[in-house]
Amino acid sequence: MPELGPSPLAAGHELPVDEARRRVLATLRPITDQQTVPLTQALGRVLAEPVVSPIDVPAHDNSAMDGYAFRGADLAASGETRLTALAETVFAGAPTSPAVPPGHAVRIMTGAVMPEGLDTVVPIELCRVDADGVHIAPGVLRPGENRRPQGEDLAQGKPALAAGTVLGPAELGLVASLGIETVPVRRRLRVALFSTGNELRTLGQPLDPGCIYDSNRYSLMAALQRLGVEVLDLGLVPDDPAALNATLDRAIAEADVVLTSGGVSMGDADYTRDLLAARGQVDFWKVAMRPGRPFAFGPLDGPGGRRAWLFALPGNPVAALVTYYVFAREALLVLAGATARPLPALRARSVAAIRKRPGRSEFQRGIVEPAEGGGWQVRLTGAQGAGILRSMAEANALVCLRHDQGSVAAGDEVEVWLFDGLR
Ligand SMILES: Nc1nc2c(c(=O)[nH]1)N[C@H]1C(S)=C(S)[C@@H](COP(=O)(O)OP(=O)(O)OC[C@H]3O[C@@H](n4cnc5c(N)ncnc54)[C@H](O)[C@@H]3O)O[C@H]1N2
Ligand code: MOO
Repeated sequence: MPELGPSPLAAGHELPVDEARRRVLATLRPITDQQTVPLTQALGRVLAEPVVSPIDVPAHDNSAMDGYAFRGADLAASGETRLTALAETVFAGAPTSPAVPPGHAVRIMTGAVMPEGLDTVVPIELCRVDADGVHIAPGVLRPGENRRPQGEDLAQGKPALAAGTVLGPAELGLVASLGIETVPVRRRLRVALFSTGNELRTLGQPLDPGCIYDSNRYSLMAALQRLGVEVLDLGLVPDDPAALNATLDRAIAEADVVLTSGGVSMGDADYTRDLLAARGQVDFWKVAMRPGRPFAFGPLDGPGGRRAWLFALPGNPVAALVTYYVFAREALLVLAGATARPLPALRARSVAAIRKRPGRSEFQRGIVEPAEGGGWQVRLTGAQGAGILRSMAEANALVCLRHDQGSVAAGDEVEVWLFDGLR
């Protein structure tokens, strides 16, 4: 595992978001174990090796329409085309097809093999058929139309999917179209998850005075489930060194990644810092961003020489989710062996002015929607405090105001990251 650089905290300054992201992504090494799974159990898994096509898809030239197949060269240069119709019909799945002489046409169904020498299909609704044959009005068709050439989707021996692809519905359909029943995938990344804080209560427990319900574990678990990793739920850990040590031992023994929330700021529970310092090279950062200023990251040593990556997110519920999207999500994809892609971003006009001071990144919560007259617009979802989950729940995007950017005037374009409904 690579060594991390010196803690930027030592210099006492805040780390820009882009620099923090780079530091996180630069140090990670993907898991390498792989297994073979049937396609029906491969949704969301990460392909470990490229899939190479063993066949041409489609395997033969075939018709894209129900109609009449013929030679494009038989289309009249001007005026109507008339072709003599054969008596038979070529159906999809038929192993052989009739010989069709020049000047003739044969009725063909969608997906049926094109008879030898034919390259064009006139859809049934674009021709007139009578005792005289098939009539095609001038200008309705060009030679070669409505034929799907052999290998048009995939040629034999060509890579169909690259290693690192996250398998979704289209990818699984593509693999199936090659006749392949199983795929080599990385084993699932295992992420141990827990919340820290004496004030937290688990759902189902009474809410004692001064306490709050643990919400981060549920929002983060959902985010992890959407990402397709295996979650080891270690529950609530009180602010107590022995409890934290025991939980970390278990987490490192059983998981590749330890994801926590709470206890990374300058609070009284400073033992966290010492305790983590004794386990490797975890860095405590102050990132120049709102929300989500405190963040700790690095490799953790555990029992039996095992190591796991720690992502310690801030406790405020919006800060926890925003730092998950900004730092953890892409990093977990990399660790899982996936070709990591940032959240999709687009530019949208801000409906209202937004105050922002240069020198830190801000991630406000907003609703992106189509603007009247084209393009996209975004409006913020009310109070933006780091503890106000409602503004996150109502949003479908993060409005990303970059480090050097100042205030935004109504009508200005801003960058937005779409997170709703996405992995
Ligand atoms: N003196 C300073 N105080 C704080 C700083 C700072 O730099 N200096 N940073 C502030 C920022 S920014 C944040 S964010 C928080 C982060 O602090 P911690 O990560 O140590 O989190 P806690 O103090 O444990 O909790 C903060 C807040 O969030 C609530 N919380 C924690 N865990 C959960 C959970 N699982 N579910 C729901 N809510 C949770 C907790 O009750 C607190 O209200 O620190 C600031 N302070
Ligand atoms: O991370 Mo904190 O307030 O920026 O939520």
